[in-house]
Amino acid sequence: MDSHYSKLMEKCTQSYNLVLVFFCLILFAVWCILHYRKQVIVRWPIVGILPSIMLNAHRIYDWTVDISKAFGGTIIERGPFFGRLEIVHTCDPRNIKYILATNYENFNDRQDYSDAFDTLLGDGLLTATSNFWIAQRRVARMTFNSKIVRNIIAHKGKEVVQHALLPMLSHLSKESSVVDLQDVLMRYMFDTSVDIIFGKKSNYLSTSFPPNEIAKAMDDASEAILFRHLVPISWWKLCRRLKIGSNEKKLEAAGMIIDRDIAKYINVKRDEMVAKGTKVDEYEETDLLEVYMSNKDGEKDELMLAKMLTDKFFRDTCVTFLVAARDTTASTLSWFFWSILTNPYVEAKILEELELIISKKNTMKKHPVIFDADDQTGMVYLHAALCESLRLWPAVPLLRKTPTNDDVLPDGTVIWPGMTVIISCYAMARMEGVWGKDCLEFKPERWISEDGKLNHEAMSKLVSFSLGPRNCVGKDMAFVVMKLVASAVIYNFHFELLEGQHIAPTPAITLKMMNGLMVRVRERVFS
Ligand code: HEM
Repeated sequence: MDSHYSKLMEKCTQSYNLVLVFFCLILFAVWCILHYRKQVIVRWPIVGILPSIMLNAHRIYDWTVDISKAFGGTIIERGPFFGRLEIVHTCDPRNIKYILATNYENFNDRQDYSDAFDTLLGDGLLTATSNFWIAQRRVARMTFNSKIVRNIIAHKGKEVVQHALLPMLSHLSKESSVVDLQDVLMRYMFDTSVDIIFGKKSNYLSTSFPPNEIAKAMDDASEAILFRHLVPISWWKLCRRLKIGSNEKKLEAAGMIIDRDIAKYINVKRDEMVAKGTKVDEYEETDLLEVYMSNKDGEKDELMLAKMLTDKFFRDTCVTFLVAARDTTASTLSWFFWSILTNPYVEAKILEELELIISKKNTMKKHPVIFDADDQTGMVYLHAALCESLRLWPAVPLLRKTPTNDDVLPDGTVIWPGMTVIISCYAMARMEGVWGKDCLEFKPERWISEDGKLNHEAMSKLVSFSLGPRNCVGKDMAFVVMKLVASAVIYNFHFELLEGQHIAPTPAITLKMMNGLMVRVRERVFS
């Protein structure tokens, strides 16, 4: 009886101890959360700053601003030791210029980046390295600078404005309904990009807001790739090898849809080209895919040329252009419209500039008014407003680089191979030391010099298209298309912001608005 009683007591004591330990652990966790809540970064043993990353994942871009304000322009941090995560975070313009331009070769290793994007972009320009990147870059620059491609962009960008965007806004204004402007702009940019790249009308921008399989697959793939960026590389690679986890499955399914549809476009294009039997002509209706498929003289090296005439290359190039062009341009336009709606004096000044352009044209005003790419030289203030929007809301807010050799950044930070360098363009825009005390204000004037022209000194500080040899090849295309949209939309319509909405960036590869941009569309009344 005694021994039974003592065993019972022992069990009770053990359970009591367990409960006590558990209770103490909870108390400790609560104490840690309360104690460290206000600290920007907490460094834990073994897991390093991983808990801080997890806690701030939902506001990752604003967190980079907090880090920069708390620790200065550059900071080195350690992730968990099992995740190979040693991070240098910088928003110091001297370091940024050094990494992206002056010594870009030491930061041009894209292995981790290419691995994360492989299913989607393959060996396209954004992910390619070494000689294949050099060869692709040369062809891409030649292509985007050519008269024929500049014509394609101006012509097709305007066509979608005229035949889809303005009619849709007109319909919405008559219905007086509320719409998510970000969604409308994403659809516009999808249709425009597909038309420019493949010469196909996808009609994703339509009053019935139809679904689109490739657009959906691109969204799924971007989400899955973001997840790959957030977890240690070994984790997602293991999930992929073992075929576990919904993320890798989602990416694989999206990749298959994209591969299937792009292969169709390429086959149709080849048949069309055989039927036409001619080389691309400057005045003919054509597209980027056809220009690339006809490119037999853009590369001297025969091996490279052979690689650049395969279906795999056409697929990777077209998907890269589609991915690089759509979300970046559409999200920049969304932030731009929100910025001018919250700063009405800017909208008024843009309208004034557009009126001046029309008055100089000396032609009859027909409604709706649509501006040509040729009118854009007069759009200095609009250009400045777009730059200001890109400064505060860079479509690619974080740039990730990996050094190949030991290095020292201009501010003295020592760098070694294996580190991950994160450049926060988002944080740089919010640094008083870089842009002045009014850095948080939306002021297009900071891009205009006293003589009324664009201020080149300010322009050199714009990092939203990256800098140096690996900067954005689509920068000019983006400005042409954004000005086509902004000028036509502002001149013919006015948006009313729906009250009470919370506008904030969502954690994604491109800087989208978390809850969209809800507006009511009104047709502009002319006196
Ligand atoms: C507002 C719109 C855009 C912004 C803010 C933007 C921004 C950028 C940035 C920051 C990079 C460097 C990425 C990195 O190094 O990780 C980049 C690269 C690139 N962009 Fe854009 N982009 C825009 C529009 C476009 C458009 C319209 C195209 C057209 C096809 C395009 C094509 C590319 C390509 C192909 C690259 C890779 C260049 C290389 O690695 O050599 N982008 N862009």
